[in-house]
Parts: sequence; C-alpha cells; structure tokens
Amino acid sequence: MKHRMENEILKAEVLIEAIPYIRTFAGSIVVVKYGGSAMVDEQLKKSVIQDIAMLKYIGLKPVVVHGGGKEITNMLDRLGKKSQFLDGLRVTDAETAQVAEMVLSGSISKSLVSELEQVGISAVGISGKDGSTLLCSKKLDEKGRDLGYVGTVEKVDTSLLETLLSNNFVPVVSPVGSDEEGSTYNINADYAASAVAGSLSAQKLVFLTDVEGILKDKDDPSSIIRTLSTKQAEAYIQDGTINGGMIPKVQCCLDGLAKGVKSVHILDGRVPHAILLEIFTTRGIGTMVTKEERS
Ligand SMILES: Nc1ncnc2c1ncn2[C@@H]1O[C@H](COP(=O)(O)OP(=O)(O)O)[C@@H](O)[C@H]1O
Ligand SMILES: CC(=O)N[C@@H](CCC(=O)OP(=O)(O)O)C(=O)O
Repeated sequence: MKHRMENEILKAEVLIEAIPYIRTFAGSIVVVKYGGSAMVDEQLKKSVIQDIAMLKYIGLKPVVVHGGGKEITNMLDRLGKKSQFLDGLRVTDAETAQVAEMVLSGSISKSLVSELEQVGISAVGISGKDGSTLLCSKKLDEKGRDLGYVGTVEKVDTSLLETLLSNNFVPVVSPVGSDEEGSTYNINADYAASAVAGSLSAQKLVFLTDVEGILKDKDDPSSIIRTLSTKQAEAYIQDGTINGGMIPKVQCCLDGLAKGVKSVHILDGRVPHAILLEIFTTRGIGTMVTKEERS
C-alpha cells in the first residue's frame, strides 16, 4: 500500500517537472522525423504515436514527416527489383518512384493517420505534392551523379500545412514531391523534414534514429554529446568524428537551424517515449544541436 502510494507520488512529480516545459512550448510547432526501428517495431510505434498525441493534447503543434526506406526496399524485393543507394540516397528510376510513392503515401501515411485517429487525434496525411507543399528539382549527389527521380526541395508552400495546423489537425507528411512539370520525385525524409521545419520556423525539429545521439566515439554509447553548437558540429564533420549516415542527418540539423528552427534533436528511437523524455524532462536524452555556442 505504502509502495503504491509512493509510485503515485512519483507519477505526480513527473507531471510537475513538465510544467515549465509545457508553459514554454504551448502553441509551438514541433516537427518529428519518424523513421528507423521506431517505425518497424510495433511497441515502439505505439509509443511514438502516444508521444505525438501527448504533444497535441498539451497544446503543442506536432507535424510528422515520415520515412520508410526499409519498407520501400521490401516492396521492391517482392517485385523482384534490387535497391541501389549512392551515399545514402536511393537511385530512383520511374518504376521505383512509383513504388516509393505507393509505399510512402499509400501504405505508411494511411497507417500512421489511422493510428493517430485511434488515440483521438485528428490527423491528415499529405504528400509534398498536395498543395504544392514540396516543390522539387532533380538532385544530383555530392559527386554530381544522376540518381534519377530523387528530388531536392526548392520551395515549401506552407499554405496547406498552416491550414491544417490552424484547424487542429496533425499533418503527416510523406517525402514525395513534384517539379514544375508534375514529375514525381522521391525525397530523402531527413531533407524533407528539415525543409518543412525551416519553412514553418518550427520551435523544434526532432530526428528519431537508431543510435543514442551524436557520439564522440561511435562504439561507445556513453560518449554521447548532449549539446552541440553548429560550429562544433561542422568541426566534428571536418575531423571525421561525425561520419557516414550521420553526416546528412547533421547537415539537415544545420540546414534547419539556418532556416530558423530554434533547436534540433537527434534522439534514439529505440527508447520508448524518447520524444517526451527529450522535450519534457530536465535531463533530456539524445543530442541537441543549437545555434548558440555552449561550453
Ligand atoms: N559521431 C557519430 N555518432 C553517432 N552515429 C554516427 C556517428 N558517425 C557516424 N554515425 C553512424 O550514423 C548512423 C546513423 O545514420 P543512419 O543509419 O543513416 O540513420 P537513419 O537510418 O536513422 O536515417 C549510426 O548508426 C552510426 O553508424
Ligand atoms: C531519395 C531517398 O533515398 N529516399 C528515401 C525515402 C524514404 C526515407 O528517407 O526513409 P528513411 O528515413 O526511413 O530512411 C528512400 O527511398 O528510401
């Protein structure tokens, strides 16, 4: 009995700890890039949906930008088509673009919307094509190679997103866009998320990934860097501390900050309720990238 009471008091204390954060962030836009293990594991998926619902219920304005690279690869496998990546970007011929759109906008988006609706949140799935939200052009990779229908976001038209937000809907954005001629482009979801967050001047941009955060030593989770300024991030890319798949993610962080996002978080999506732990607890988790220099 005493033990149960102590547990209940602990729960109340957790809620109290969140008060200053709830006050600070009420009405703020938080863009969540949802991908990785947190999208594949059913329990983790449930916890992400609950976190997004919680953000909405306590007065924030969440916007979800989802990935789905693994699911696209699985569908291409089933169709007997091999996936090829160059520096982390999928080489996308016309057929692959069609499959990517089908998986992202058809399957994943609808499933996320349905899960959010299940917990009482009104959600609307859009792709970058809807309302010309993500206007694209063809993206060549760093070495100038043609990747097919891979898009870089040239312009974000925020009208539809703003209409949804001001009418209390949670937008769920698929990383698919079109160019002036109406061709379909497959966009890496990290880039789509930073473009959306930047154009909405979001308070926060949160990336869910499969590592603890940015690590000083990739093989040592305890070497996590809690707060990183843009300058330090650039230096770590230069000296190789940040490498591989983390480079484009950090570049998206820097891009978001340059476009007016206040802070960017790289979180471990394998931790249940990672989003709430980061935003509403004093200690937080993961790595926060900010514009300010911090010692
Ligand atoms: N300094 C670093 N800290 C953490 N991870 C790093 C670092 N440098 C490189 N990485 C690598 O980046 C990977 C994350 O990028 P990626 O797998 O592309 O993410 P996602 O699939 O979530 O988009 C990590 O699994 C890790 O292997
Ligand atoms: C051009 C490009 O690479 N597009 C990605 C879009 C999905 C994505 O980015 O999903 P994750 O965030 O789960 O990796 C792809 O086709 O896999």
